[in-house]
Amino acid sequence: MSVEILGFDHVSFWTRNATQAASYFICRAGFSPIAYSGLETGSRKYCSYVVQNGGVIFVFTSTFDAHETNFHNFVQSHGDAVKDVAFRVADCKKAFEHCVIQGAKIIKEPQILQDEYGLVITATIEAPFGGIWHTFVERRQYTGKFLPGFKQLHEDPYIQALPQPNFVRIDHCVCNQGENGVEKVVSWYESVLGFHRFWAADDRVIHTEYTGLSTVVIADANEVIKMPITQPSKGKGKSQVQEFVEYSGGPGIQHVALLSKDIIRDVSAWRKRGLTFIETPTNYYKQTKEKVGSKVKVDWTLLERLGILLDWNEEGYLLQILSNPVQDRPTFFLEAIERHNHEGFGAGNFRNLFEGVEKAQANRGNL
Ligand SMILES: O=C(O)C(=O)Cc1ccc(O)cc1
Ligand SMILES: [Fe+2]
Repeated sequence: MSVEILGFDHVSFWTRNATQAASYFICRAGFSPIAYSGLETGSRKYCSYVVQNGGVIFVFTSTFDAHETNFHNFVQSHGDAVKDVAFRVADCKKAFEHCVIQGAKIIKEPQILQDEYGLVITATIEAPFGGIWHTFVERRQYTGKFLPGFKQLHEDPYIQALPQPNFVRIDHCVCNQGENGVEKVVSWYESVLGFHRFWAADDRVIHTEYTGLSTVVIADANEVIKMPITQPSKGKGKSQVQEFVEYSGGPGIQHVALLSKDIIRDVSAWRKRGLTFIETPTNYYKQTKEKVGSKVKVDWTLLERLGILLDWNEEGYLLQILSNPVQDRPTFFLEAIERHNHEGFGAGNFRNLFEGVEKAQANRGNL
C-alpha cells in the first residue's frame, strides 16, 4: 500500500523576513507574487508571501511573535531554509491516516480550509530529518490562487521589466543527510509513504579528486515525486554535503530542481535577472562535445555561454545548471533541468558539477 500522490504542491521556507526573501525570488528568479497572509488577513502570528512560476509554488513565512519558539529555534539553527515539502494528494485524510498507522509523527490533523474559491483539505506529518514537514494538500476544484485564507496578490512591476522564465513544475528535491544518514531516511519513506528506490550511486561513482558523496533517489508509485537522499563521504577535502550540514545546523533540503521546457530561455532570463551559477570547468565543453559527437543536437555555443551542462545515454539526454546558494549561508540553491527521454540526475556531469562546487567551497575556505 502506498499513498496516492499527484505531484509536488508547493515548497515552504521559514525565514526571518518573508517580505525580503520573497522579493529575491521575484526579482532574481522571476517568480510572480500570487498570495499573502499576515496581519491584514487576520493572521496574527505569521506572515507568508506565496510566489509562483509556471507550475512551481514557493511560500516564504516569518513570524511576528517573539514567543514562537519552534519557529525561532528552526531559523536560528538552519537559517532561512525549506521547512515543508508539500505533496498534492487525491485523498488527504487517507494519505494522512496511512502514514500515521505506519508510524509518522503528526504535526497537524486533517483540516478543511474554505473560502469563496472553494475547498482544500490539508494535513501535516513530520519528515524523518531536519525538522522538515510534509503537508498533504487535497484540492477539490479550488479556484483560488493558493489556499483559503490568503489574499490574492497582483503582478509585481519587476516581473514585466525583465525576461521571465516559465518552469513546468518541480522535478526533484534533494535531501542532504549527515554521515551514514541515508539508509534510515530511505527506509522511512519506504515504510511510511510507500516510496521505492528509483536510482542509487555511491562514492565509487560520485567523487572528484577531493570529495565524494552517495545518493539514493526515492520516488512515489507514480514517480511524480523524486527525492535524492544524499550523504557525504570522507575524502581529502570536505564533501559539499558535509559543508551543507555544518552550515544548516544538520540535515535539510539542499536544492530544488525546476523542470524546464526551454532551459536556454529560462537560464537566459535568470542570468539577465542577476541570478548566478556554479562555474563549469573551462575544458568541459570541448571534451563533452567530442564525446557526444552527433548523438545529440544542441546549440553548444549557447550552452557554453550560459554554463549549462549536458548528460546523455543511448536513449536521450538532459541539460542542467546549478545556481549559487540563494542566501548568506552556503546551503540551499536552485537547479534548472530540461529532460529529453532521460530520467537521470546528471551522473555523467557530477565530476564537472562538483569541481565547480569545490571551487566555490575553496573560495569560502571550506574545502
Ligand atoms: O543529484 C542531483 O540532483 C544533482 O543535481 C547533482 C547534485 C548532487 C549532489 C549535490 O551535492 C549537488 C548536486
Ligand atoms: Fe538535482
